[in-house]
Amino acid sequence: MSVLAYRDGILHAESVSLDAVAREVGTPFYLYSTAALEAHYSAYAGAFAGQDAGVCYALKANSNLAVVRTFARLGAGGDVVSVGEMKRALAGGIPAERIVFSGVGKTRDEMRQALEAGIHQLNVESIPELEALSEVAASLGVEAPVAFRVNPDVDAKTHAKISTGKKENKFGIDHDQAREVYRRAASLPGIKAVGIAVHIGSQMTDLAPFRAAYERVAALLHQLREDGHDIQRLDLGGGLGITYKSEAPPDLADYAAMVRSITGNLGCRITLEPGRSLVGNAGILVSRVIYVKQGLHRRFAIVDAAMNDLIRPSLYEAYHGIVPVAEPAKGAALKPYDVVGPVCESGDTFAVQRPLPPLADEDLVAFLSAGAYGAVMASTYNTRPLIPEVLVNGDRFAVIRPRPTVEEMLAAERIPDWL
Ligand SMILES: Cc1ncc(COP(=O)(O)O)c(C=O)c1O
Ligand SMILES: N[C@@H](CCCC[NH3+])C(=O)O
Repeated sequence: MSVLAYRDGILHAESVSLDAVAREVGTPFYLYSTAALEAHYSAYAGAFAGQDAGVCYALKANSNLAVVRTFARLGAGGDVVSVGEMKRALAGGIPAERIVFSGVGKTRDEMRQALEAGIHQLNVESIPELEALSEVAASLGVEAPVAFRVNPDVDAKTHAKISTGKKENKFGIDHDQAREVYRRAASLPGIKAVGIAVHIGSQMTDLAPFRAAYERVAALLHQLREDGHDIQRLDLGGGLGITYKSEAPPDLADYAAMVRSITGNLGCRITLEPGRSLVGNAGILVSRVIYVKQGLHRRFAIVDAAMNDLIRPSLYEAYHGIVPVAEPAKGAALKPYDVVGPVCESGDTFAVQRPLPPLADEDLVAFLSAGAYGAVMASTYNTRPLIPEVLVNGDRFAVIRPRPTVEEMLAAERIPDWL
């Protein structure tokens, strides 16, 4: 899965000029490539084609409606973590029977709406949540199809803030409590335990932790079946990591072969919940240099995107490639830049001492690999409106979410009449 490539400011595999989009929507903006989204989805689905497996796209990575629709048209299911995401999945055309509802703190109201919609599965993460679901389902007179998310205590070898499968993490049911929890589930009305779910972290670039987690789950499956539970589904959580800089994620074919080697003879329907790997390298953030400030100690490129638009560098020290949109002059030497946004925090820094071709005021730059956990994690800090999201398809582009005006933002707030 390659990073979107540029020639003369033109997206490779698509033929829309970034200058033209920038002129129409203003900067900064997110831009997603239909061709890349489709290629990434097809690669994932294709790798698992011979197995009884389904891809439920993790909407948390990018829940833009046009992105969801693109995957829905290819037959994807959805993995959602809030009723808001469930409504997005449905609005984007993912049928309820292909939606899995994950998350550590689903409210009763969310459970009710999910059951009323008739979704495929709820992944439950604690006994109190199980009891609440039992009450809600019984009150509706339905049986909730449940997978318990098990915490296998496996180190995902990824950033601590996105590691979820160690015993000290808030996620899932402790592996050693699992049999007891399934026993409890069997005694409750409105609950049908149909599966086991696991997800140990994101941006994983090694197969070993996946394998360790899946082997634990497979062993648990045997125990649960011995205990008399009719488990037919395994939800294997999020997908592979991607290349931001020089990471070399495993081949999808190797990942699929590993999954088959562990689960192939278990007679289970497999669910995969990839997010980042489907959208990360299908999107960029385009920004304009406001000023180049040459200090005594550092050279800063101050751009009009900021940490509120793309928080990954300040939150996880994450690396994003940065490329000028225009072809640099031939033979121009690279110079080190600190690429920063206009927000009033020193953490509003995208790159430190990054070697880049010479930049000038007004230049467009693209932040690469920004399709996942970019727009969805944006905020309006410093009263900066959420930025537009644009979908490119061949030589067409469409603004999926326009930039609100500050006046619209202000109109959404009320000053009480006693002030
Ligand atoms: C339960 C669950 N499923 C799927 C995902 C998507 O993961 P990724 O974007 O790494 O594929 C996540 C996020 O880490 C998650 O928490
Ligand atoms: N937000 C994280 C990923 C979190 C995955 C959600 N479970 C990132 O940008 O890398």
